[in-house]
Amino acid sequence: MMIVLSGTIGAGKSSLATILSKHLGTEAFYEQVDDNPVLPLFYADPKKYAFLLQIYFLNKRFESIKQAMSDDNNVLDRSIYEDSLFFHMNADMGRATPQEVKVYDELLDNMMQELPYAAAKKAPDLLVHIDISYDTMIKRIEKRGRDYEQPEQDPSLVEYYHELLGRYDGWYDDYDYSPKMKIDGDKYDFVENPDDLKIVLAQIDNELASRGVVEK
Ligand SMILES: Nc1ncnc2c1ncn2[C@@H]1O[C@H](COP(=O)(O)OP(=O)(O)OP(=O)(O)O)[C@@H](O)[C@H]1O
Ligand SMILES: Nc1nc(=O)c2ncn([C@H]3C[C@H](O)[C@@H](CO)O3)c2[nH]1
Repeated sequence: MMIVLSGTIGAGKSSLATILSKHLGTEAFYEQVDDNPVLPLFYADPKKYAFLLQIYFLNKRFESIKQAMSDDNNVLDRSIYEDSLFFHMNADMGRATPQEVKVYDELLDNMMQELPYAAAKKAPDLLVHIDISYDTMIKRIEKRGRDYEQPEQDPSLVEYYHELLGRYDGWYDDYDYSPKMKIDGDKYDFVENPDDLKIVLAQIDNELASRGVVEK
């Protein structure tokens, strides 16, 4: 069983990946952020580093998908499909050239075809999308406190985050690689409220059961 979490910056993917993997007795695979050397460079100069950052994420994401595939049951804290959403948005903002987009799209396509499970199973068993509002997103980004993500330091991030959230709505609606479900990340504080956590875990359990997904 492979469960993949999705959602905008600060939605709670890493937090839920930890909780869910414990609940299901599986392993969690995390997006590397604090030891990502390109991320601070990107936030300081997006135009210069958007393409490099994207290649960095693609490489790391691919590595963790391959690792996750070697285990039968696991939870991934972001999907490879969202990287593409980020990159196309940045390209539309003039931070990557059409040539870079073409190279990235073709490389992604090529790499997906090389996944060891490509022939049998190309997608996760379930995508769990954590939906949050702009206000919640900003609160969480502030709570976590990564300097380069703070709109106080860089006011242009306000527009960047609004655009990202808007694109996520359409992205989720169009996503059809696997079964999917939404968690209301504004309503349920699954990090600090045990009652909310119970509700969220029950929602995921029900979805897995109704889809007949069982641990292998
Ligand atoms: N449902 C929640 N209720 C309260 N706090 C939360 C919730 N989800 C996440 N948080 C807090 O918000 C911050 C961001 O959460 P987390 O790192 O899990 O998000 P993420 O989606 O993995 O972010 P990113 O995409 O940037 O890696 C953390 O400080 C976390 O404790
Ligand atoms: N440009 C860009 N492309 C990606 O594919 C991508 N994936 C994640 N991120 C940024 C968002 C958070 O700051 C931080 C943690 O999610 O990394 C990305 N940024």
